[in-house]
Amino acid sequence: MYQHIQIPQQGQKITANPDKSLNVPDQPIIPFIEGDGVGQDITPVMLKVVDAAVEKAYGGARKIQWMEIFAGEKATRVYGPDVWLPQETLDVVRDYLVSIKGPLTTPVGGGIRSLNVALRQELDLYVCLRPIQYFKGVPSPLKEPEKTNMVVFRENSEDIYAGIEFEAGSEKAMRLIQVLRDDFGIQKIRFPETSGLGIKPVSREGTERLVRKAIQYAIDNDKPNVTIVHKGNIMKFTEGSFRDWAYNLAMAEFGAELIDGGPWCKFKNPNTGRYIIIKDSIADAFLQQILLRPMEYSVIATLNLNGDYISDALAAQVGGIGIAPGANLSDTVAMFEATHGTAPKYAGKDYVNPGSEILSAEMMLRHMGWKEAADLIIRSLEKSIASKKVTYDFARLMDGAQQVSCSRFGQIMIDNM
Ligand SMILES: NC(=O)C1=CN([C@@H]2O[C@H](COP(=O)(O)OP(=O)(O)OC[C@H]3O[C@@H](n4cnc5c(N)ncnc54)[C@H](OP(=O)(O)O)[C@@H]3O)[C@@H](O)[C@H]2O)C=CC1
Ligand SMILES: O=C(O)CCC(=O)C(=O)O
Ligand SMILES: [Mg+2]
Repeated sequence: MYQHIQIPQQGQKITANPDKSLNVPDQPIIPFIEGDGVGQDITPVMLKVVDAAVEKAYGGARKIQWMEIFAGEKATRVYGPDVWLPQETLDVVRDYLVSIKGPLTTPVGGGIRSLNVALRQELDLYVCLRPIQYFKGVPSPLKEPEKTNMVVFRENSEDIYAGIEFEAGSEKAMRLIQVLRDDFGIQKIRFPETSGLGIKPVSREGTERLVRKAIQYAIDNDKPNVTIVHKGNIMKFTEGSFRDWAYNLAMAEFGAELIDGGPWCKFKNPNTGRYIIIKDSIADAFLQQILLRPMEYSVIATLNLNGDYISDALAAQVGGIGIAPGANLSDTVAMFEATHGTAPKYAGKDYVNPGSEILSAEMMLRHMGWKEAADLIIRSLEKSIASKKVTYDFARLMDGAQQVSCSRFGQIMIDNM
């Protein structure tokens, strides 16, 4: 049926009901992409840890049937030199609803555009969900890292990340500059002959669907506030509009009322009766606030590029991107992936922390309703960190730690289940 994807002999697809809830069989087929760089190290460890957690939690009554699909460098080896993102990979991710991927390389400057972004755009995975949670014992540059507890909702389909760019000196860049000068009276492109141009699309629909999810998350998880992070003072009609559309949505759809004349507003969580405050912060100030007063922030709704920066910065506060999970979500399709990239200098060395991808899988299990297996992963991670047998990233900052390899850390987690 597929050119290079082998469908497991056993297992069934996860399907969705009209209300978008999932039907998860006891042996769901879950597609995975190994990933480039350290993907070869962390993905096999993630698979083993998840299998062990599922086995332990359900005593054989449930089992994931993994199905390898291809993207990135491995796809070029399997499908041919120029096939970085096969159509059947996209089809499978869309069709099987729940999947997980390792990191994929994007060259800087020239070369292919991001496959990660392509996957998000092609499948309209418009929410990038990145929870930031502190695990006791993890070394952190902060004195009180446990005060950082946030969930980032990063818009995943628009913004400068859309990749609409024109290279300096190219015919298209020159034509666009001409149009800007002649038709729009723009005189302030400082060096027109040598300017590259990027377009930053930000829409009301795109903003609203992201902010709606963030506010709903705050309601469902009893969070005290949602902060809209933007640089709307400078980029008025993209990031500024993002802020305004977000506030308007909170008022129109959630009944929020202005606090002291606004723009902050608040509404009562219908589940708990407690107020949820909707506020905003300009991105540069926000980056210092999260270090100095992290407790004032719980759910973050932001644009694509801000969310990229913020999620790595917040990850650092609780131990780094070795332990930073995430998910790309549409209303039905969910693709889980670590926050970090391919860390090329460590590729194939069985060295890095598999924690981010394991925690991404933990999010996946929770998304599937397999809470017991997800809980086991969290508990074994906590126990493993407490034992101080950890990968290099933690070992170099922890007193009395024993440094272990990527695969060894996975085994320690399994032993601790
Ligand atoms: N979703 C995706 O697939 C993503 C892909 N990328 C791509 O990855 C490539 C490399 O990007 P780069 O900027 O180097 O960022 P990376 O996130 O790959 O790595 C940056 C640094 O973060 C630390 N790090 C990353 N992963 C781990 C881990 N699992 N355990 C411990 N430490 C880790 C390492 O720090 P140290 O050096 O201190 O040990 C590493 O050098 C690029 O092509 C980029 O486009 C980037 C982000 C996301
Ligand atoms: O696509 C890439 O290569 C980088 C993406 C990234 O940094 C992210 O999504 O956090
Ligand atoms: Mg990033």
